[in-house]
This record gives sequence, structure tokens and C-alpha cells, in this order.
Amino acid sequence: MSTDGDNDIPAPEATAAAAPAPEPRIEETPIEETSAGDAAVKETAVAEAPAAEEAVPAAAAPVALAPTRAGFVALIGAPNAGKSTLLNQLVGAKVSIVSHKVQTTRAIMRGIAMRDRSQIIFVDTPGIFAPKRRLDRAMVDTAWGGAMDADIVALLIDARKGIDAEIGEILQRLRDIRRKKILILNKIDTVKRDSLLALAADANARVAFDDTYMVSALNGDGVEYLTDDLARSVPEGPWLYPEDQISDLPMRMLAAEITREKVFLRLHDELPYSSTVETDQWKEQPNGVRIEQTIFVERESQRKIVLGKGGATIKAISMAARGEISDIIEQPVHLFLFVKVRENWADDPERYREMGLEFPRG
Ligand SMILES: Nc1nc2c(ncn2[C@@H]2O[C@H](COP(=O)(O)OP(=O)(O)OP(=O)(O)O)[C@@H](O)[C@H]2O)c(=O)[nH]1
Repeated sequence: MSTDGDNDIPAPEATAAAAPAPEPRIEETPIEETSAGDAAVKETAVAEAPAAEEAVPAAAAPVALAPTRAGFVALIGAPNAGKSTLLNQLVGAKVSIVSHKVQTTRAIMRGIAMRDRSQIIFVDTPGIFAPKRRLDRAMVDTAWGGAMDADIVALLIDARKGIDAEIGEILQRLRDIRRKKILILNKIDTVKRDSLLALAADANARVAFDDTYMVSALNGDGVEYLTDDLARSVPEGPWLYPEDQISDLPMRMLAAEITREKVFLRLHDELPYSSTVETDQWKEQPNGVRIEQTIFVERESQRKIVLGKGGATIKAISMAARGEISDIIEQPVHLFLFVKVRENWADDPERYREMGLEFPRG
């Protein structure tokens, strides 16, 4: 097996489809993007704002700002419960990968929601399931690790599915976690109210949840209420991230996740979980960002599938990924994809580190 030379098929489809006239705009707008530094300055300015109140008549009571709050909320649940969809609703932007297939979330991801004076940092964990392969074990360990570290553990249950053996086990394990625990019944758009109440009662009989919420992550029902409550529940303390930051996933990793999602959406029947994507290069250029990524597959036959006839599949993947990355970073993107065969990547510790997972020994 060779991993270079003729195995690398670049798919440079970007330039032609880039925004029609980006150059003059860049000159008119010297601030290229809102950086974390800007946000930190803004945050300080807000904290010192009382000085601006000087003009208020003496009779008016001084405005006492509520204390800031910040805390971690771990979203756990069985695969496909809707964690990523909910996270995206809570944060109001696409930060986690959503797909109709299970186990698309591999590493922990965070989304950050600001509500009044509170910063809620969501930890989206991989679905918890009975692990078989090494990669599966790493995902499950990461999920429980995320739950242990959080201020609040939120268990998400697919209301349509109810409590099966798998969720029974999660509930069992949750009992030993000494954190504030909340239950979120999701997908309430798909079930009748009576069965929701019965499900809530059943789950609460097994674990003493502090609160129970009913939401539809898909259409947003109940999400506002949930966010408000979480904002009140996270501990008092300084914000841990700049105010306008929605995810702490480095952009390179987020971009790799986006491409992986596109591969997955297109090819999940042919290569279920055997591909991974890494961003090799991220270069800011006057006409946009040049990004090079490698899609790793396990076998030569899979590499051919990813390329497609005459490179049609990889082109379509590249186009979809480029559009989305470009939307997020608000700049034109020139995306170059390579496909390489790397046998047994699922047993290589280095790949785990890159995905932010612990490599399970043994
Ligand atoms: N009807 C309905 N479907 C939902 C709702 N929330 C999520 N879904 C769907 O359920 C499927 C799984 O959602 P995800 O958000 O990917 O689930 P997940 O728990 O993050 O899955 P993993 O990454 O596998 O752990 C997707 O097809 C969603 O569109 C909901 O409130 N109502």
C-alpha cells in the first residue's frame, strides 16, 4: 500500500465558485474578522460600564449588575437522541455535526451560549452505547469523562424511543454521578403528551433528577425555557470564554469535522465509520483561506468510492464542505481534498490524539 503520489487526488474546485467580487470589500473592511481579542476588550468595556451612567439623574438607583455566571453542561444520551441538534439550537449556530446516522459525534465538542449575564458551555459527548471496538471504547470513555467534569449533567432521551435496555444502563450509571442532574425528553413533536408524562415519571423513579424538561430540538419548542433555567443554574464566576465565541473547537478541527460530515452523508452505506479527515494546511491569503485536508480511509477500495467516477464524488463533497466552511468563517475558501489509504488507522494512537480522544489501551 502506498499513501502518496498517485493516491493523492486534489479536488480544487474552489476558485471559480468563489464570491463574485471579494477583493474591493476586503480593502473597505480592514478588520478582517471578529477575533477573540476584540471580544475580550468588549467584555472589559461592559464590565466597566457604570462610568457611563454618570449622566443619570441622582434620584435614579445605581444599576447593580447581576454577577456573571459560567458553567459546563454535559449533554449525554444514547446515540441519535438528538444531542447535536439540541446543541445547535441552544447555541444558535451549527457547531456540532448532525446526521441521521448514529455515532457521528466522536470527540467532545463544546458550544457556548450567552444568556443575560451567564455563559453556558455545552459539552456534546459521543453517544453512549455498548462498546465493542477500540474506537467505540474511546468514545464511550470520553462521554462519561465529560459528564464527570461538568457542573450539570443533562441526560437526553428520545421520547419516541423511551427507555430501552441501553438507556436503562445509562440511568443506572448516572445514579453514581454526584452532580446536578437534569432530564431532557427530546423529540416531543413525535409523541403524545400522556406518554411523555409516563416516561418522565419512569425515568425520575430510577434517578433523582433535579429537573425535567420537554423539548423538540428540531423545531425549538421548550429550548428557550431550558436555556433560561440553565443560565440561572450555572455557578457564579467569571466568563471562561470571550462573549461572542460559540465553540472552542479550533477552526481547523471544525473544518475537518464539516468535511467528514459531508463524506458521511454521501457515503454512509458504503463506508460506515471507516473514514477520518484531518486539516493539513490553513493559510490566510488575500483572496480567502486556502485549506488542505486529507480524507483517510482504510482500504484502497474505499478510496475509489470516495473519489467516485471521474472524481465526481470527491468534487461534490468538496463543494458542499467548502460552502459550509466559508459560511462559518465568512471568507472565501479554497479547499483542496486528498484521499489516502491508511490501514488500521483505528488502532493508531496518533489518530486518536488528533480527534481529541484518549487511546484506550488493551
Ligand atoms: N422529530 C424530531 N427529530 C429530531 C429531534 N431532534 C433530533 N432529531 C433527529 O434525530 C436524528 C439524530 O440527531 P443528532 O442530533 O445527530 O443525534 P445525536 O444524539 O447527536 O447523535 P450521535 O452523534 O450519534 O450521538 C437526526 O435525524 C435529527 O434530525 C426532534 O426534536 N424531533
